Amino acid sequence: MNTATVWLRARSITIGSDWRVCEARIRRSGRRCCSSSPFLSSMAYEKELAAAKKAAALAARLCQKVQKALLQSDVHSKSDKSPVTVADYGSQALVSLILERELPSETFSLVAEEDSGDLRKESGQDTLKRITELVNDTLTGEGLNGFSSLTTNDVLKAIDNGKSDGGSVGRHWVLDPIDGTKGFVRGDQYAIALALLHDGKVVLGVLACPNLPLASIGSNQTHSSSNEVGCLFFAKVGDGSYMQALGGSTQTRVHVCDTDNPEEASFFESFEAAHSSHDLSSSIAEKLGVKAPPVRIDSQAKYGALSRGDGAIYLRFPHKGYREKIWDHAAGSIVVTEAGGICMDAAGNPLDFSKGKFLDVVSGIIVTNQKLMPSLLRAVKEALNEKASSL
Ligand SMILES: Nc1ncnc2c1ncn2[C@@H]1O[C@H](COP(=O)(O)OS(=O)(=O)O)[C@@H](OP(=O)(O)O)[C@H]1O
Ligand SMILES: [Mg+2]
Ligand SMILES: [Mg+2]
Ligand SMILES: [Mg+2]
Repeated sequence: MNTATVWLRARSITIGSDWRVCEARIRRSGRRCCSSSPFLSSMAYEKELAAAKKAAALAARLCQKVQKALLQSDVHSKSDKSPVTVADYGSQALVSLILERELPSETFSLVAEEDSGDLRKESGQDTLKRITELVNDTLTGEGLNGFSSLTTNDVLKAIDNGKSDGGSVGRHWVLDPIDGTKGFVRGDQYAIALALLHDGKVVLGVLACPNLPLASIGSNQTHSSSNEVGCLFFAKVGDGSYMQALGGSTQTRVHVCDTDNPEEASFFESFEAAHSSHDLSSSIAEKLGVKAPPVRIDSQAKYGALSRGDGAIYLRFPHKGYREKIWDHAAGSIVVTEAGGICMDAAGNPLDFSKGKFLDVVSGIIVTNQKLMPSLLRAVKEALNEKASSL
């Protein structure tokens, strides 16, 4: 865990005239969408959740193996200059294979981050062989003998299953095979994030966080006294959010921190300053009256930690020009909303996962509990106005 060293000064909050608007927006948010969903039966999506947990846990096994022995030759650069490793590809192939096997009756649609383009080039052949070995070793290691030894072509096909565009009709799985690849390469936090969309709404989500301690990484709550790491968070619409140890079976229901006092609230943000403006979140936190320093960790592990009350707020403000993708928020958002939290864009709109692979948001994404959201929205508005007038 990385924390800034500077403590923020508390400051009084101006109560703006948009209080009622904020409350109305919260009522219109994803949480209300969930509770009025036609898919609310607690029996719904049970086999899908079981398959998703199995797939994410197996992918986590593969990633742990690679992170332990990460070789420079395992890390590559994509066309947008972001890193990708053999574990990103291997994790995507495994999840795709497991979902297809566990849910044979589904018309399979998967929207996933990686594609096989670079692996099909001459220069990608050694990497492809290494990925194929990793996938085969992980399946055999788990005694999953239903898969006879996969060929490089099988692996390419499994990766490219993830080429769906998603959308507002039908079922689409959404996968980030390693969210937080930079954290993964650094040896820090990362997550395997898998969600299911049904008619544009997130109906289930699983977050495997192999390096997240079972004990709280926040200031006051303890889930376990051990130093053990590896958490699996999962949620189904209308059914609450749960956490279990990766590889364990005892599940605990989790809830977001319910404080209404910003002075007791700590906030999460991206570890990478290039992914989210640390200056802006510091200004928002100061306006809100948050005293604790930011907790900076990679990936949707932030949503997992927030869902169990390790902190109370997540602020994400990408720099100009960046477009958010659905796989970076789908699983995390349902894990937090089913734990009692709210995810919105910086203008107070619910997140809309129905528009394809991009998640178009106004300015940024903010996540907190129901009590703090109105004042958080006011602080965000004030900070964004200040930033605009200083340009
Ligand atoms: N320029 C820029 N701006 C904003 N966001 C970006 C940017 N570049 C990448 N990404 C996405 O950030 C994902 C990593 O999540 P975080 O930002 O929460 O983690 S981190 O602390 O920055 O590592 C990361 O996810 P992965 O690619 O799956 O690792 C990206 O989807
Ligand atoms: Mg990601
Ligand atoms: Mg990724
Ligand atoms: Mg990436």
